[in-house]
Amino acid sequence: MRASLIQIDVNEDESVESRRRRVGSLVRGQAGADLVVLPELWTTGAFAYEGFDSDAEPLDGPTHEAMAKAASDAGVWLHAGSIPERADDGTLYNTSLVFSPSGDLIAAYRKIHRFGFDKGEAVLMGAGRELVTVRLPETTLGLGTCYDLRFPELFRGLVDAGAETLVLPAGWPERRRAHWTLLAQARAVENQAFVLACGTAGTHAGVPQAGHSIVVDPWGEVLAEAGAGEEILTVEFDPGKVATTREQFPALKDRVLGLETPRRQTP
Ligand SMILES: NC(=O)CCC(=O)C(=O)O
Repeated sequence: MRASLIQIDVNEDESVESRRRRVGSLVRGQAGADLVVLPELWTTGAFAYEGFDSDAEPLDGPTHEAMAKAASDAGVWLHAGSIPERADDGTLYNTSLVFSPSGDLIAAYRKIHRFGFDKGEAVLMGAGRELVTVRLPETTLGLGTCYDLRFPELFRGLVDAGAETLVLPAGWPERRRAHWTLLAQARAVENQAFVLACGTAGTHAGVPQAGHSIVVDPWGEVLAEAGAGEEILTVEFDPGKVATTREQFPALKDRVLGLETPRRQTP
């Protein structure tokens, strides 16, 4: 299976419309890949909070239109990263879109863990509640977005739902790049799954981005890693390695569920 992760430079010198056109061309250039992955909030910038409202769009908005066409022109499965979605009731969500090679929207995942603590995304956007998997001919994708990477229970839930390839669009900052690499490998090892994590390059809202998109196999080996700038990271991998790893080293079968909570010690 061939996957291309398009690590987009997201900066304020380029308008959202022109970036959308440019990214459409980049996706079209990936004809021949099985799966193309884009980063989180690449239209606006994951840290450009003031743009969340002004750039928000409905699920069937301009990014949907451009990416559906790009997926069908290229004939690829396209994880189109995420958009600031405005739902019918006005709530904003950080929503990832997955298109089939015929350009149909197959899945939408609303980011569950919002970043920012008491500001930014955490207050401007609503939280998703649903785990989302997508069956491709070669593998089953499990979807997460950026900050979700820090919450292992989400990915374990996806594995329980059949995920073999965990796909994570992100806008991860340079400042915490060490966490990005470490956590991507940890999620791969503990879930015996592929991790395809696609970040952004450049600087937006004053936040330098880490880049370093990464593909990790179920044994924790890094199959490919991007540099800091805009780059298309292409990797060939064998989805069958998930089943063989889980058979040969069946740690997932040794999970112990339903542990008792500790009783409070009385002095
Ligand atoms: N956009 C994000 O979710 C940023 C996450 C982040 O910076 C971190 O987890 O660290």
